Formats: sequence, structure tokens, C-alpha cells
Amino acid sequence: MSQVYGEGPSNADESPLRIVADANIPGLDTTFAQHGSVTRLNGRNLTSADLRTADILLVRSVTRVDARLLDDTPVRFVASATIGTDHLDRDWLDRNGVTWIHAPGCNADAAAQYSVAMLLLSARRLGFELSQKTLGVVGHGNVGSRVGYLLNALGIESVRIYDPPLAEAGQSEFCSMDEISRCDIISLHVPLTRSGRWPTFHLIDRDFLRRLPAGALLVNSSRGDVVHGEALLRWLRAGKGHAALDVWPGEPRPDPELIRAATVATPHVAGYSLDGKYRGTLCIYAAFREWLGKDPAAPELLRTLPPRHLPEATRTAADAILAACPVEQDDAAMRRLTEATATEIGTGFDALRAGYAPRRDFAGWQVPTELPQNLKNQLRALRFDTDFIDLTPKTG
Ligand SMILES: NC(=O)C1=CN([C@@H]2O[C@H](COP(=O)(O)OP(=O)(O)OC[C@H]3O[C@@H](n4cnc5c(N)ncnc54)[C@H](O)[C@@H]3O)[C@@H](O)[C@H]2O)C=CC1
Ligand SMILES: O=C(O)C(=O)[C@H](O)COP(=O)(O)O
Repeated sequence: MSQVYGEGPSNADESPLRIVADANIPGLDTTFAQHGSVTRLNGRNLTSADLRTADILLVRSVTRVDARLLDDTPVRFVASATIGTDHLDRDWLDRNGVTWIHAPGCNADAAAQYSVAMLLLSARRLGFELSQKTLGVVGHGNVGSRVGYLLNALGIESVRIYDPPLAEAGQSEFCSMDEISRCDIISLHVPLTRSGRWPTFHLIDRDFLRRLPAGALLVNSSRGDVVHGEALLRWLRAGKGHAALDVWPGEPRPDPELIRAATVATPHVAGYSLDGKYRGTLCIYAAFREWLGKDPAAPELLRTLPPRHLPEATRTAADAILAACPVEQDDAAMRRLTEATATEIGTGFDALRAGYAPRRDFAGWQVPTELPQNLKNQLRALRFDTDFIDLTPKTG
């Protein structure tokens, strides 16, 4: 469950709460709406005028929550149904007694699975075998550790990990950034931070890119500003290496040149599985109930999500991963944005995200019983659903 930062509510009278929520947060009717009125708005365009009478604010990553938004509003509780917190001015919230929470790990499976799919599609497009490459994972928290696990389940052994906060906390087996810069493939899974001992803003800059082996691949599904966008574009244009990007400097208006130069380009949807989004809602709802002083139990929204079926023609684990994570389709949609004007790119990018087709985590994909046992074993290790009983009548 999410940690609750701040004080509990002062109104013990249980009067209905006035809740303003990003319209992209699913599952509000069976959760927050039980406690008051819910007004759904476009999170990108929220202003303090929208919050003049709000007690509770529920956001996703597109809403910058700071003094400008909240000063002179009655908001006492802010919840972000996301892993990332870089859009929250946490110091201001703490200083002003506004309780805030987020949803650590909620879409980590989705983000890790999609990142590996980006890697597999890049390998196909660039014509290399992952097993022949060294991989560097930067950030070994909920997403990065899952990426490591999945790579392992795919039989890829040469994985180095860089995570200085965890290394300092006594966890072993971490390498230096210098060793990461010698890897053929680097996958980024850090929060965006601008201060502290290990800030990640522009962690990947011109100097780092220059040190990478020729033809290296950079995968970024963390935050756009972890990478210096202009340096990356110059590096790509000079033919020094390749990039697979889900996140972009300047979202929602990514540089069309960077989209064109990337081997794989997707619209910040790595974490966009139904499972991840609903888990985000459940996570903040449980913390909200705790804040209210109530039992944090939440409805079982995840059980009602529709299962998907892998095609019987699935031949390899890579086929299964790319069926579950439609990176190729997402990439095609993203490339169409480059034909739009600068203003249209922003609305187009947000429209791709808001209208994103429902996707399930691997655990929501049922594996055909007919597949060869060794493939089924590998898919089980990757956490696809190999346990369901196929009751479909067979003909012939
Ligand atoms: N593209 C998407 O849709 C999604 C993107 N994300 C992004 O991924 C980020 C990571 O997510 P989680 O793994 O769940 O977070 P986490 O907090 O579980 O793990 C982050 C890890 O990065 C490490 N770290 C911090 N600074 C570092 C540095 N300078 N160098 C190396 N390691 C460092 C931390 O010690 C921690 O182990 C989120 O903060 C978010 O920005 C998350 C979900 C979906
Ligand atoms: O959880 C995170 O962190 C993310 O990056 C989200 O999945 C991004 O989705 P939105 O919050 O922008 O809808």
C-alpha cells in the first residue's frame, strides 16, 4: 500500500467530499464516488479555478501540482495514481499541510513488460540477437528489477545493474556508470530527480553517449528529461547508435525529428495496461481510506478485467511479448504525429494516450494449451497465464 504523507482529515462529521479527478483515472465510481461527488476533468488543463471548492484532488502524471494550482484552494488531499512523482511539488505540499500519496509499483509489470517489448522490436528492426549483447539496467526498483527478471526468463544472462541508492543501502551486485557505458544496450528505469545525491535530470548527456560502443541502443521508458534530448538527437543523426523511446523531453509536444530518428517511438504508454491503471486507482483508494481512518479494503476491480488469448500461431516468447504489448502499432501511431503541426502534435499525443486500446499485463493473457511444452514453460516464467482451463469445445 502507498505511504500516506501528512495529517488525517479534520472533518470528523463525514460530510460528502468534493473530489476533482483526472478523467483518465478508471474505476472511480466504485471507489472514490462512495465518499462524495466526483468531477472529472482533463488533467492536462486543470487550473486552480477548477479546484475552488475541491477537498480532494486525484491526478495522473500530466498535472503539475504546485503552489500555482493549489494556493487559495481548499484541497487537503492529493493522490497521484502513478508511480512517478516528479509532477508533484512535494516540498510545497508538505509545507502547506496537504496530504499527498502516489501509487508505487502500480504499473511496474506493465512498464517492465513493455520496455522488454521495445527492446525486442528494436532487435528485430536492427537485426541483432539480444543474447549476443550486454545489457545495462539503470535503476533497479520496481520496474528495473522486473526488466532484469524478464531478461533472465528470456535466457539473457549478460545484464549489469546500476543503482547507487540501493548499492549504498547495502544491496550488492551493482556496477558503476562507467561499466554501464560499456554496454551495448542501456535501459533506463529511474525516477526524474533534480536534486539529492544522485539526480537523474540529464543523467544521459553528451559525454555519456559519446562513451557508448558504436551502434549501442538506448531504451528510455522512465522520463524524457533523464536524457538530454538535443544531445541524443545529435548522437542519433551522427549514426553513432539507436534509441527506443516511450518518454520525451517536452511532452506532450515531442520533437518530431527525435521521433523520426528513433528506432522505436511510442507515446508514454509503457505503464498503460488496464491492470496497471486499475491498480493505481486501488492503491490510492486504499491510502485515501486509511487517511479517512477507515478500513483500507478496496473493491476487487482487477478480477473483472477481460482476459486475452495468445494466438495459437505463437512460436516464440518474443511473439507472445509483442502480441501482448502492441509496440509496433503504438510506434506507427506515434510516427503519424510527425505529419502534424506543432500544436496538433500536443493534442495528438494526448489523444493517443487518452484513447489507448485496453491492454492486459502478461498475467491477463491465456496461453493456448496446444503450444509446445518448452514454450509454455518459458511463458509461465514470463508470468503469462498458463494455468487456465480451456473449455472451448474442439471440433473435428
Ligand atoms: N513510461 C511509463 O509509462 C512509466 C514510467 N515510469 C517511470 O519509471 C520510473 C521508475 O519506476 P519504478 O521502478 O517503479 O520506481 P522505483 O522507485 O521502484 O525505482 C527507482 C530506482 O531508481 C533508483 N535510482 C534513483 N536515482 C538513481 C540514479 N541516479 N541512478 C541509478 N538509479 C537510481 C532508486 O534507487 C530505485 O531503486 C518512475 O519514477 C517513472 O518516472 C513508471 C511507470 C510507467
Ligand atoms: O506511473 C507513472 O509514473 C507513469 O508514467 C504513468 O503510467 C503515466 O501515465 P499518465 O499518468 O501520464 O496517465
